[in-house]
Amino acid sequence: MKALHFGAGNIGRGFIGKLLADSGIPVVFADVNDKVINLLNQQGAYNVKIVGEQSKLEQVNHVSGVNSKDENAVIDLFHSVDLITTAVGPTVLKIISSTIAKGLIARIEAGNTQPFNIIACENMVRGTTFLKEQVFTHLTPEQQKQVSEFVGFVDSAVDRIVPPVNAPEDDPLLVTVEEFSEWIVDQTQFKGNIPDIQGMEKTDNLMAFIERKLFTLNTGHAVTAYMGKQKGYQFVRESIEDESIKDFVKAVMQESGEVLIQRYAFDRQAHAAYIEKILKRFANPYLVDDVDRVGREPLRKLSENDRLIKPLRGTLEYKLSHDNLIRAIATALLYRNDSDPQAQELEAAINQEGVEATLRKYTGLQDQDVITRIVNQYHVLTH
Ligand SMILES: NC(=O)C1=CN([C@@H]2O[C@H](COP(=O)(O)OP(=O)(O)OC[C@H]3O[C@@H](n4cnc5c(N)ncnc54)[C@H](O)[C@@H]3O)[C@@H](O)[C@H]2O)C=CC1
Ligand SMILES: O=P(O)(O)OC[C@H]1O[C@](O)(CO)[C@@H](O)[C@@H]1O
Repeated sequence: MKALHFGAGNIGRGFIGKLLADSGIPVVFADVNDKVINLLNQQGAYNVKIVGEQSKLEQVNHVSGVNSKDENAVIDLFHSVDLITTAVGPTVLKIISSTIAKGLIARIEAGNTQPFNIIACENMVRGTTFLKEQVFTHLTPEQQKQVSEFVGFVDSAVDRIVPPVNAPEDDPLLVTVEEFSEWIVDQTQFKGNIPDIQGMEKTDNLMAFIERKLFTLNTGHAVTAYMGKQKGYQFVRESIEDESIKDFVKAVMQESGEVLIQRYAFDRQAHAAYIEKILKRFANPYLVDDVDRVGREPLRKLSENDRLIKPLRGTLEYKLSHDNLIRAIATALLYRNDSDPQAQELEAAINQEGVEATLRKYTGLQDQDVITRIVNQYHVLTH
C-alpha cells in the first residue's frame, strides 16, 4: 500500500502522515509549499517532537513530496497509490477537488478497478462527504457511477493539537505535537479491505465521535482563544490559566455536553472526565499555541454547523440552558485580527450592517429571542 497525503502542514506531518508512515505505508505529501516539498524529497524523512511529561523525538521515514501546483505529477500518482488523505483546511478541499476528480478518472480509464479510499482529516462534520460532493461536480453522471463503485469516501474525526513552530535551521521540517491523538474513521464507508493503520480507530457511529470532539475540544478551544484575546493574552495556555476564563470555558463545554448527552446518550460522568482532560490539554506547558491560530477564521467558526452555533441550536432543540454559549458567541463576534481576512470581514459587517444583521447573515440563526440575547451580550461586553 502507498498513500498520497494532501497538506504537508502541522496535522499532515505531525499526525496523519506520521501514522501512515509508522505503519509501513510510504507517503507522498502533496503541497503548494515549494520549500517543504523540496526538503521532503531531499531528506526522505523528518522529525516529530512529542511533548509531554517525557518529551521524545521520533523520525518519520519513507516520505517524499510532490508539488500540488504540478497537477499532472499529482494525477500520475493516482495510478500507484491506494489511499488519499487530506489535512489542508476546509476551504482548500474545494480547490483540490478538481485534481482529485482528474486523478480518479485517469485511474479508472487506465483500467485500474482496485478499491481506493479517500479520507479527509479536517475539523469539519463529515469533511470527506463534502469533498466527495466537490469532486462529483467535476464528473459526468457516468463517471460518478464508476467512481462510486471503486472509491470509498470515508469520513473521519481527528484530534491532536499541533501548533505551528519556528523549526530550527538545522531541522526545518520539525513539527511539535502533544502526546494525545485520536483518529476515528467511519468503517462503513471503505471500499475493499480497511487498511491496517496503527492509531486509526474504526467505528460505525462516527457522528457521535465527530460531534463529541468538535463540540467539546473545538468549542472550548475557540472560547479560550476569544476570551483570551479580549483579556490581552497571546497564548492559549495563559488564557486557560486565568481561573475566570477556565470556569467559563468549562461551563460552555458543559452546556454543549448536555446536548451531546441527550443526542448520543453519552455517559455523564465519562463526558465530565473528557471535559477535564481537554482543559488539561489546553494548559499543556510544553505547547506554544497562539490564540490567533485557535481563533482563526471566525466566520467559519460562527457558521451554522460549526463549534459554537450548532451546540446552541442543540440546546434549543432539547430545551437546555445556554446562557454561557450565548456569551461565548458574543465574544466570538468581538474577535478582531487585522491579519485574518475573516476577522476583517466580520468587523466590517458589524460596522456597516450592525450586530444583529451580521449574526443572521453568518450564523443562519433565526430564533429572535436568542438573537436578541446575543446582541445584548455583545453590547454588554463592548461597554
Ligand atoms: N493543527 C491542529 O492542531 C489541528 C488541525 N486540524 C485540522 O487539520 C487541517 C489542517 O490543519 P493544519 O495542519 O493545522 O494546517 P497547516 O496550515 O499547518 O497545513 C495545511 C497545509 O495545506 C497546504 N495546502 C494549501 N493549499 C494546498 C493545495 N492546494 N494543495 C496541497 N496542499 C495545500 C498548506 O501549504 C499547508 O502546508 C485543518 O482542517 C484543521 O482544522 C485538526 C486537528 C488538529
Ligand atoms: O483548525 P481550526 O478549525 O481553525 O481550529 C483550530 C482548532 O483545531 C485544532 O488545532 C485541532 O483540533 C484545535 O487546536 C483548535 O481548536
